[in-house]
Amino acid sequence: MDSKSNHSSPVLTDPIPINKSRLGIHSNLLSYPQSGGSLSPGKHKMTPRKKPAKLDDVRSNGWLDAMKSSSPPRKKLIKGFNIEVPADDIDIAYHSWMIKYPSALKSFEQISKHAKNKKIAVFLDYDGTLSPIVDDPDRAFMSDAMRSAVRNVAKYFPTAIISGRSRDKVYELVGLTELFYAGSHGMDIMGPVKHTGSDDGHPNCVRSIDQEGKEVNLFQPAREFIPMIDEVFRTLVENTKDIKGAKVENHKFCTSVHYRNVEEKNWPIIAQCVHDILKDYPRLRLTHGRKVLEVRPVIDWNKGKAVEFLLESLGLSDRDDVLPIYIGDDKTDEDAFKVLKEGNMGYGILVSSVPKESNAIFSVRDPSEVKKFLKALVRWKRLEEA
Ligand SMILES: O=P(O)(O)OC[C@H]1O[C@H](O[C@H]2O[C@H](CO)[C@@H](O)[C@H](O)[C@H]2O)[C@H](O)[C@@H](O)[C@@H]1O
Repeated sequence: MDSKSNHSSPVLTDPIPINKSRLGIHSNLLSYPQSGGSLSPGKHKMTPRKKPAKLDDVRSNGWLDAMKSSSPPRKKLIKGFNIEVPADDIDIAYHSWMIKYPSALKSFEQISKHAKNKKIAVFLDYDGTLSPIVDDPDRAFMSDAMRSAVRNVAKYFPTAIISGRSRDKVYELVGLTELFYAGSHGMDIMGPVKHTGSDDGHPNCVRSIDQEGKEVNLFQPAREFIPMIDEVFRTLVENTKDIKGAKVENHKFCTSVHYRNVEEKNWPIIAQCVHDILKDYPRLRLTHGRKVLEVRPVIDWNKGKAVEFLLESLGLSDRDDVLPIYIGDDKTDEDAFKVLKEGNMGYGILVSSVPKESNAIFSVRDPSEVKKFLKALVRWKRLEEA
């Protein structure tokens, strides 16, 4: 999958052509100070702090609270509702919550009515959406039935996976060549080549070849950060090696520190460890996922921007006859829900079995309901075409 073009990343240096400003791919993609030049390993690191780790930082900055509320199990505190309730009461709370976020399955007629004569584009998160959440990230497999549902969807609608994982990893897990893939929370997009010529020569986009030898566009707005992320990944591995259950993943443009299998009493230690490393890297920031701390570049790019980028690449942006549908379960998916909601275009569908505030319009409980929804879309389209 070698790049044919030899552009260096524009993120740090180049002005952005006017035709891309709609996509938000501006020079202000960077929201960190641009002094410092090269991002090669070691050069971007601030003077290492010698002081021993204190746990006060992560207690006071809200990290620990966020960690505790991420991926809440049933019978625990429900985020945003501030009550601890048993499972039966959770069911009641869930049903009242569904008034605000109705089931996408039960609302299918409404959705399909709105979709009539429109071109649907489908965007899917991976973990917790296509595959159930499991303890070992390396074993988060999607079922064959889900794969077949996604394959069928892609026969009728342009379909993309937008994941926090590296693009290669999520492709390996999904294994369908007929989709577009965006890894590292949208910072690594392999999308279609536009034949309008406007992508050509754009510094953020390089021509590449996909798994099937087809020409594609590779969009990597954080390319300059690869050495920095790699350096931080290695430091995180080293510094967390004595924390039982901790696992660090390198997603090329971001890195994840999992604490799902770490005893809760050690969460402050793992949080402080990440916090201390980040102090040396002002160009990186932390976001929270489901029992995972995610370290990523401070650039103005996220899953929402990735949706806009893909719609533009597919020739589907700024059109009244397009209906994007985004399905996801995590905080990082909220950026995509927000883009759809604020643009009044299409539907965000949150995958959640517990009540939580969201920018999504509809909800489904779990990946099995995602599968049902995808199948319903295909059934509806087939009937439409019959
Ligand atoms: O954007 P996504 O495709 O949802 O990826 C987000 C993170 O997903 C993975 O972690 C999550 O799923 C694991 C497997 O079920 C689970 O063990 C973990 O606790 C979850 O956070 C992936 O491993 C992360 O690197 C992604 O950032």
